[in-house]
Amino acid sequence: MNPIRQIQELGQSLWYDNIRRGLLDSGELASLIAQGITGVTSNPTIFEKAIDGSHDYDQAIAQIAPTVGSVDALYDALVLEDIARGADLLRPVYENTKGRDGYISIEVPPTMAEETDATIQEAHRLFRALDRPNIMIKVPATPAGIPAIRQLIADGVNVNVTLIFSLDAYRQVIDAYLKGLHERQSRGLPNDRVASVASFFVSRVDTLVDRLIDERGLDADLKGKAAIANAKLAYQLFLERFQSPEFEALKAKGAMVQRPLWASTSTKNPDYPDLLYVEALIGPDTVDTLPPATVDAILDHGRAARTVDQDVDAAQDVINRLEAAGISMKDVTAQLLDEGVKSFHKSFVALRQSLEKKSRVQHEVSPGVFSLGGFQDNLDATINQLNHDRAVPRLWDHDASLWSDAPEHQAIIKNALGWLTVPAAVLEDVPHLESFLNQLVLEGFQAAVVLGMGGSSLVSDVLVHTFSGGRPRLSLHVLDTTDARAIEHLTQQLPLEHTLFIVASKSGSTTEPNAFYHYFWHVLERRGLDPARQFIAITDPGTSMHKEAQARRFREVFLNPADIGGRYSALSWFGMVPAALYGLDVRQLLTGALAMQEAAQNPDAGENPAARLGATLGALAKAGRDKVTLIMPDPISHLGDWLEQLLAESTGKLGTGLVPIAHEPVLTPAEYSQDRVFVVYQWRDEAPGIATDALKAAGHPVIEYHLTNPYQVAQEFYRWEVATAIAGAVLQIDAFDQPNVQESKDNTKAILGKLENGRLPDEALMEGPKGIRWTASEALKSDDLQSTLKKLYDLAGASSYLAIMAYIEPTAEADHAVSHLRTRLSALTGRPTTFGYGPRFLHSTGQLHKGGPATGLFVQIVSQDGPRLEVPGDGYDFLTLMQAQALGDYQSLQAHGRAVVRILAPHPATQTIEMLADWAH
Ligand SMILES: O=C(CO)[C@@H](O)[C@H](O)[C@H](O)[C@H](O)COP(=O)(O)O
Ligand SMILES: O=C[C@H](O)COP(=O)(O)O
Repeated sequence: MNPIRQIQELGQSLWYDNIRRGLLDSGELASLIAQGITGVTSNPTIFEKAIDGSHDYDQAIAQIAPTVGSVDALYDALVLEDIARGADLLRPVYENTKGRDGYISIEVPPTMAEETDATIQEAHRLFRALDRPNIMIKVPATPAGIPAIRQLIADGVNVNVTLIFSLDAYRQVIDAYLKGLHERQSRGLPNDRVASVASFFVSRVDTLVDRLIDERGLDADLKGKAAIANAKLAYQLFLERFQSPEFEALKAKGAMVQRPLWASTSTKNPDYPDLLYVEALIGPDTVDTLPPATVDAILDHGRAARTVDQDVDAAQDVINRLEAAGISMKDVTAQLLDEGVKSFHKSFVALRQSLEKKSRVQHEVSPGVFSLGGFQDNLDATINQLNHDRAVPRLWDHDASLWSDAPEHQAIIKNALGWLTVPAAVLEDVPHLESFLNQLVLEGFQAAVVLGMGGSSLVSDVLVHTFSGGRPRLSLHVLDTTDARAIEHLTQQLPLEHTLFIVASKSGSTTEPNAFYHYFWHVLERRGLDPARQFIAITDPGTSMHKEAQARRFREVFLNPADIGGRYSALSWFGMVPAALYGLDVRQLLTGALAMQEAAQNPDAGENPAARLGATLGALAKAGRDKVTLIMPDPISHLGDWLEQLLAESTGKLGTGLVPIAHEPVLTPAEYSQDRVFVVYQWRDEAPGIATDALKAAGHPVIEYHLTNPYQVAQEFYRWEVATAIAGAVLQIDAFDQPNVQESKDNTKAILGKLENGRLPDEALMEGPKGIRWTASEALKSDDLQSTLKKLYDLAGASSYLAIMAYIEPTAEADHAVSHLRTRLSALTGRPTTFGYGPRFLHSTGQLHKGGPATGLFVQIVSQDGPRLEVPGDGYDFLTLMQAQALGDYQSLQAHGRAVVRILAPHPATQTIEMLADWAH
């Protein structure tokens, strides 16, 4: 047994009086914990040494500094991360000792040592921000600190009282602790998890007393004795107060003792043994916090023997002799307290100064390369206009008139710009997210499924794909289809008893996530599991889903700010909760986004990396180049799906809009129609997925970005959100509503309301080959499907696009078949093609199809059979739901005069898609 463990056997916990990021990254702290260290203390001097005295934080500072408004916020971000990570490493100790041990301490800034209320507020803020039970907030035992300690204990905040030197101050600290406990008890609150330690400083007493002895020429035999004597008397005081009937009564109700913690335990006088202050103070119910060299010395030659309550009379004798010699312990300890407060203050101020210096390092945001050829003038004119209109400052001022003067739109827009500043808000709550995840992992959760549609789930899909191949904390899945086969497959694939279900719905009333929720809740119930333990929700405050989650006691509800629309919600809880569960470094995602946020505030739209993109897309659309062709390499290819929704749903209205073309099979430059603009992403040093020079030579405008790190995807989310808002301003449309998505949702609900025995009423359909049934817009209808399709394709004109919409199970085979069909259709018509799985695209390009330019030609393919998987309590099954969605959208398209062919395909639908490809010549 190593000496640390031997000391532990005697009732003393050894903590580590040190923290530094390198110790966390290297696993050194974890290894100390494995050797028996059961807690960590920090103080301003420790953080000064860590941050100023090492390069451990330079990268983090470079990342965070440009994104946070102040040095205080930077200090917070750095320090809280270390404390949170330390707490997580110690959490098993905390759990195993039932809250007796396993704590990490963080000190309230010493600038507040003189202010009771400020100390209380700051302690609460830190405790809340860290959101872990094994955190202790350090409050100094100053006159202002004592009442704060009582209040904080009464409020249930764990407190480490620091800078205790005198027995008198220690008495007041114990009083404050006991009073806090009494207050809780009288309020009917439990005391069993309120922890506190009293940090009694040791070696510094000798440093001062020895100096006084020397200065006054007193008996040198008294040297090196005062500190231990003072601490031993403190221990006697501890015994007296915590073995009293007063405490016994509290203990009977679960209260823990406030252990004395020996601090300042390293030997300062090289003539003294290196473990002088450690070995003399070992005994039950104590903690000793040790700096690194002292830990090494203990492991090397530490001796464990109970000493703290030995030779108490001799200790009292030392103090008596000192007092008799004219050394007043009252004066000594008062001076030490004063110096102690000042010294921490000095460290804190020095650290802030050094942070200020280090934070001048700037974060880079790539502006992109714009090769617009003949369209450069269009961009210049648009930028001039935007700058003249003060578009960027007005965006930041939430000035709705940038998009519309209509009162109904102004109302929507004013309540839709919360995404501009959400990254910083989420960043503040990252410790909460982390502790939530850690708890799940502790409980054995292995997987998480996002149940949502469109903006509430696409971001998760991007993250899963972009970060695939890593080692996720929980495997992350996204369910955003009502296809019964897909749902069955997912159900079979999941470790159901270890899966967390995330109902993600801004409005809380969307049909699909509610259906998924009802289905999986029922599946868990049938297995005898407790679904509430396995469900969380992300939604806006006050939605039906919020109420449902409260009523059904979901284990957590993340309330998203109500002023963020679905497609702009990637950097809010909708994206960041799944990201955290997947094990991504959410801080890195958010700080990257924050760097873009700062850059996006540049009022000159031409120099603003996000506004310039929006200006370009808007200007090009007005010049007839509205097909935004996204060339996205792996691993960021799914960003294309997210962008598709953002652009189409935001701008596709009032007969105008950007038409995003994602996942289109690459053509030769000459094959591309003259209504395109290309946005080409290059991944690391791989060649771009398309010959950009040839595109430029063929007269196409090209915008290029280069990503080298998957975490940059968050920066792109932010760039494109601003760009879309600005493009909306250029096109003079409300970029924040989605009337035609709502229209399809309403149509579906109406159809579902008219079901006969849970089934759709019969529809007049024509019989096609191989069991296909079909119909089409009146103007297209002919005797057979093939000629009807031909009529549709013949309508393709100079600015048309062909939209394939497939309500089938999303699979790799289906992707492949669709890709083949798209290639054939491009060759046949020379027109861009789009593709979307239903019902997912309804929440995305669905808006553009109906509200955007009347240039779409539509082919709808619907799986006509499949397993009958009930949606519990809703009166229909998933197949019926999906068919109702397809029919609802078909009706909407018809109502908008769009040309549509509707095909109901037998399983497997890929055969039908292949047949359509064969016919396309
Ligand atoms: O207060 C605690 C623990 O609660 C410690 O971190 C405490 O601040 C340190 O042990 C002392 O500041 C170290 O003092 P010293 O060894 O430099 O005199
Ligand atoms: O893009 C958003 C989808 O339409 C889903 O909406 P929701 O988050 O309100 O459920």
